[in-house]
Amino acid sequence: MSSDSTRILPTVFADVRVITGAAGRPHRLAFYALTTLSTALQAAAVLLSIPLLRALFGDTPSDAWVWVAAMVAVLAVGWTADILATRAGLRVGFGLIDAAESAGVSAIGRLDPAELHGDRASRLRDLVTKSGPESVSAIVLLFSPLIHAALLVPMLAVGLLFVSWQLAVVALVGGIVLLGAFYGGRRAVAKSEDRFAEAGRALDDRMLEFGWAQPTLRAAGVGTGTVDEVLADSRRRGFRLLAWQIPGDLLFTVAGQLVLLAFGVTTGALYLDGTLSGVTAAAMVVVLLRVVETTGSLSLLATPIAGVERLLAQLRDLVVEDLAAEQNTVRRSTSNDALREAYGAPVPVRLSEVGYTYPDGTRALDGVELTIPAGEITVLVGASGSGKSTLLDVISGLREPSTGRVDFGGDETTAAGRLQNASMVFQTTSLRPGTVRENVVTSAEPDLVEIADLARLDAVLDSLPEGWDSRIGDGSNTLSGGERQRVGLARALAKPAGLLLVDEATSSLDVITERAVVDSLRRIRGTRTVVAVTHRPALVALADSVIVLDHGRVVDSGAVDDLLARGGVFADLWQRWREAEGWQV
Ligand SMILES: Nc1ncnc2c1ncn2[C@@H]1O[C@H](COP(=O)(O)OP(=O)(O)OP(=O)(O)O)[C@@H](O)[C@H]1O
Repeated sequence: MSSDSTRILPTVFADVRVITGAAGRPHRLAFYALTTLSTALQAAAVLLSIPLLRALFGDTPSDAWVWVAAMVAVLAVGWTADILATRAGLRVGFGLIDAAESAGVSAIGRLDPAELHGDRASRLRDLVTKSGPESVSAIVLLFSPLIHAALLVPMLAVGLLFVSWQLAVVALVGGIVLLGAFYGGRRAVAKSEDRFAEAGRALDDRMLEFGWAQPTLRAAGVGTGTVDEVLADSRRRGFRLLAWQIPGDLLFTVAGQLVLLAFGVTTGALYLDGTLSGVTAAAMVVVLLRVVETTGSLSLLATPIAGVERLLAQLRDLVVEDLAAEQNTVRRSTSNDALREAYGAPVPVRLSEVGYTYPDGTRALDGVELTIPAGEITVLVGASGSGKSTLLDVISGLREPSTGRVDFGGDETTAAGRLQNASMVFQTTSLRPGTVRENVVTSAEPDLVEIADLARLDAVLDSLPEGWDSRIGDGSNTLSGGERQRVGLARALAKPAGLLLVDEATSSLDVITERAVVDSLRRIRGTRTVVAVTHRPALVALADSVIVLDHGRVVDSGAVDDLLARGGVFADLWQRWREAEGWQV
């Protein structure tokens, strides 16, 4: 049986507490307190009908005015409490929406890029966009009547103590029985739903089994008796399920009628033996009607409450997951503080037994062992699909390896820590609407003259009307692919990170941009550790060492000349690049 089916009503209140957290506490308390007050006032108004009727049918009917005034006053305060409770309930509902949005968006942000179009992403999107209106209406339209229904009968019982202890006992016991029946009925229905789902799965399995076995059965000359058996068994299960489901639904209705019967019989008996006057017995009819109305609404709430239970459980899991992720990030950033100190200094990188498997099962990296010395330029080469981009993503922190570890400066890192400590030049640079300066400067205040020079951005700036302050990225000043790439390079150089990652694997750089990249790397050599994916011979020729990947594994590494001398994969690739570009060493 799923844990959901055994959830009990107080759990929905606990879920709301977890989801809305400490910030929502004042609104929650106000909502519960005001709803309880409004229920108490409704019970008081019902009970006031007893002295009112007594006065009306007594010696001085005009005394009834006092009770009418009292009833109106109580109802007026009750309505005010209701309105205030609704406002507090709306705030609780909005708290649920805020929590769903922020936890949902963070959860989407934590998704592996490959999962963005998957099942989890669409469930998260649904939860974030659709849970809003449902959450607000759940609090105002379901929680309020639920609290009213649960508290009204016991409150009436307390008031009835002043009329007849016997009726008070019947009302109190009746209230407990009704709540028990409501809970028991819900559990029985949930249980039967679980069994139905189980039976469905079992039937699927058996049909699949039969599908597989059918050729064998035919070959063995076994008749259709086996099919009949499967179907007959499924029919038996169906009847058994119905037998479970019907009492679940009936339990509450039957209990409600029994309680009303007990209340009516007790009132009648007390009237007949003279304990209750005729007027008081008539007033009990008013009480009885109110009990009927309350229990009726409770039974109507059973189904919508089940939906809300599921929604709140999903939201709670999302918020709890988000809190855990947040705590992790805090822990991670503390453990990466040492690395932050090292900003500016080139970072040595070590990969041990690194493996990466995409969600679809593609094993892109397998047992990668790599040492990238601080301040050196290391180039990753390999045939298409050999895992270069995936490896760069793992080093940069865009992906967490499925196995193994990545150390920066001798310390084990996390993806978040690596993202902070590395800057990247991607194959294509996306620009955000804003000025060139806003696109390049992200955190610290870099020497823009130096950066423009290093990234060969000067020519781009000269061609723009307002230099660094020209707007780009929103269609105002269109930049070519190569110009965008130089902005991307300047952005990466402006970030004070000890590791620079360059992915130029498939981009077609124009000659000027290629010169810009090669010149920059040459000039920053020694100040940052550089890892580049490229097939540009000019860039490869800069490398202190080359790592050769094949089918996700490191198959060779060393200086360009050594690798060429050894022949093998690198020498083949080198030959192909030269032929493709007509490039001369
Ligand atoms: N998002 C993804 N989901 C599933 N498999 C992927 C994904 N991205 C890459 N792969 C697979 O992982 C393996 C390594 O891909 P990767 O892009 O890292 O290789 P590469 O050497 O960079 O290739 P290229 O030079 O063509 O960019 C390939 O088999 C590729 O098909």
